[in-house]
Amino acid sequence: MSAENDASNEESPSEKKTEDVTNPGTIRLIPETKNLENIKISDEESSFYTDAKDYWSNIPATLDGMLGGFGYISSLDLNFSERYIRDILKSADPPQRLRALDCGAGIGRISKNLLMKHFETVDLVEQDQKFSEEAKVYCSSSDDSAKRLGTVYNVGLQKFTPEPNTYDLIWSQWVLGHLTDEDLLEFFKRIKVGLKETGAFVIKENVTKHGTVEKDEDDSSITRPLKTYETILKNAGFKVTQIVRQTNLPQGLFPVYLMTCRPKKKKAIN
Ligand SMILES: C[S@@+](CC[C@H](N)C(=O)[O-])C[C@H]1O[C@@H](n2cnc3c(N)ncnc32)[C@H](O)[C@@H]1O
Repeated sequence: MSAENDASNEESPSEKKTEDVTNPGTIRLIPETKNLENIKISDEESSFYTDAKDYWSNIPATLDGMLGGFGYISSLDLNFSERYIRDILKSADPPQRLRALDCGAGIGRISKNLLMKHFETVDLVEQDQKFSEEAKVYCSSSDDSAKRLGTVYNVGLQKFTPEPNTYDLIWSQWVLGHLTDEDLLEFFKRIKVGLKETGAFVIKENVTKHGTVEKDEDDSSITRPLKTYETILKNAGFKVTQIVRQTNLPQGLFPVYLMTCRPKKKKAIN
């Protein structure tokens, strides 16, 4: 979770104010927004990935750590997602409730408090080892969630390949800014293969307001415009069936959007 760099405040483009996410009470200046629209870093050991790994290795395995100092918004986030997921499960073409996957799962905040309420088994993918270990503990802290905990994959999403035709729902939140556009496209294609035919892929991400990509040098991530996600999802063969903005978050944060994607159905051959 990051504070936004809100260009609508009419500040000098080279000195936009944003809340310091490590200390939400202060304001820091960040360098001019870089347009990274064409960022292409195909080497997974490039500094874009290693810097992010280093950043997260120094973050505590707590709710506050997961949310960049905004731990207090966890329940607002989860309540909104709860309503969203219920709508998907009530839709005309609902996923089954057997197996879900939580991508960039951190300590399992979403797995335990959202996905495990609806799915029999939940697998997690998380790159940081200490978060992966804490996720196993956190998700086993009640009898009900303990029996729903599946496999915790301790690997980066850029290297993760789900088993084909496995998941009813795949949830990815506040992590995709850690993948380059190129790796994101390949990741989406693999996710599509990992979904069952009636499965749904939900992404929940910060987006920029003004059509540009913004880089956060602290955690080595990028924030993309909504349109970029739509384009990459379509190129990966997904149909975006719903896009909703989360409305109940405090001001000063990036806009947060949820998107539901379904695999495009193959045309029947006569
Ligand atoms: C902002 S936290 C969000 C965690 C969780 N999705 C939540 O909302 O509570 C970002 C998480 O993404 C993980 N992460 C960063 N880069 C990753 C990558 N390339 N692959 C998988 N996970 C990654 C971090 O270790 C961290 O746990």
